[in-house]
Amino acid sequence: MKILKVQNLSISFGGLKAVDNLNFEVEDNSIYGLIGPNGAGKTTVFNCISRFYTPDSGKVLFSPNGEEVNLLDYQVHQVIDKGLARTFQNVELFDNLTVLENLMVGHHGKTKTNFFAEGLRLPFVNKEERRVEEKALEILDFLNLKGIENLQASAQPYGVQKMLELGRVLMSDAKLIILDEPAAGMNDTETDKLAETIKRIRDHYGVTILLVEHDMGLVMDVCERICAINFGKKIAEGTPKEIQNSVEVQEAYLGKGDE
Ligand SMILES: Nc1ncnc2c1ncn2[C@@H]1O[C@H](COP(=O)(O)OP(=O)(O)OP(=O)(O)O)[C@@H](O)[C@H]1O
Repeated sequence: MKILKVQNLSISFGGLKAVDNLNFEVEDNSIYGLIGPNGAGKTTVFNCISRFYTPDSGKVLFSPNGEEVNLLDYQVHQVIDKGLARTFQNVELFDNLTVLENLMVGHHGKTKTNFFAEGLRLPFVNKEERRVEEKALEILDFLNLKGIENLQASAQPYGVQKMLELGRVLMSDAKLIILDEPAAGMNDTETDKLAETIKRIRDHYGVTILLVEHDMGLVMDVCERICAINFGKKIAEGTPKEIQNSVEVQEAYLGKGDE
């Protein structure tokens, strides 16, 4: 079953076609990669899917529970309720909050309590808060980050901060997780650990992962299928091996795609 179908997606900025009639489909519970040279349009595709941008045309069909919706019919703040969560290229943690609090923020919007109940500190509010805290601790344990929950997030090494972003996304119970350059700025050891963690997340949480990444080692290691784009257009799609052997992909990365 396909959890995501991107159909005829196009968006221009001024005269520049950043995404040009793009089509790809992502199998449920798979790890799917989107690659391409700098400026190819990868982040723009992610921004359209997660509704930060409104494309000029196309559809983004999402079936988290069998029922298909066009995400373009929803606003950016509604997309998370539909079951889609994302990370960004730059670390976006709350510097003055602890590790645990940063994860608990990821649950925001899912809580059953409301403003008045919280103000009155009704018993079920405390119960809900304890449940969210337990879930955050479980996720920290899963990410092998137990023991740092009460430390300030901004004081953690960069690789740990990137992992915390993954943890925060897991708090949202998303069915599709979009990762925008998760390995950026990581050293080789951190990248290896990330690859292993991405696979464990898919297996343990039963989610689908859509990944943009420049680190080809990571992409080829974790992705089952890959879509390669250049100048906003699809130039190849297939298994890591097929992508590695694609003449179009090799030319795009060598710069011949400029012609
Ligand atoms: N908000 C915007 N306004 C104007 N141009 C934009 C905007 N967002 C993206 N672009 C342009 O669209 C093109 C695609 O950019 P995008 O960031 O999607 O590429 P990318 O493949 O993610 O690149 P990189 O790998 O360098 O992050 C680029 O030419 C970029 O300058």
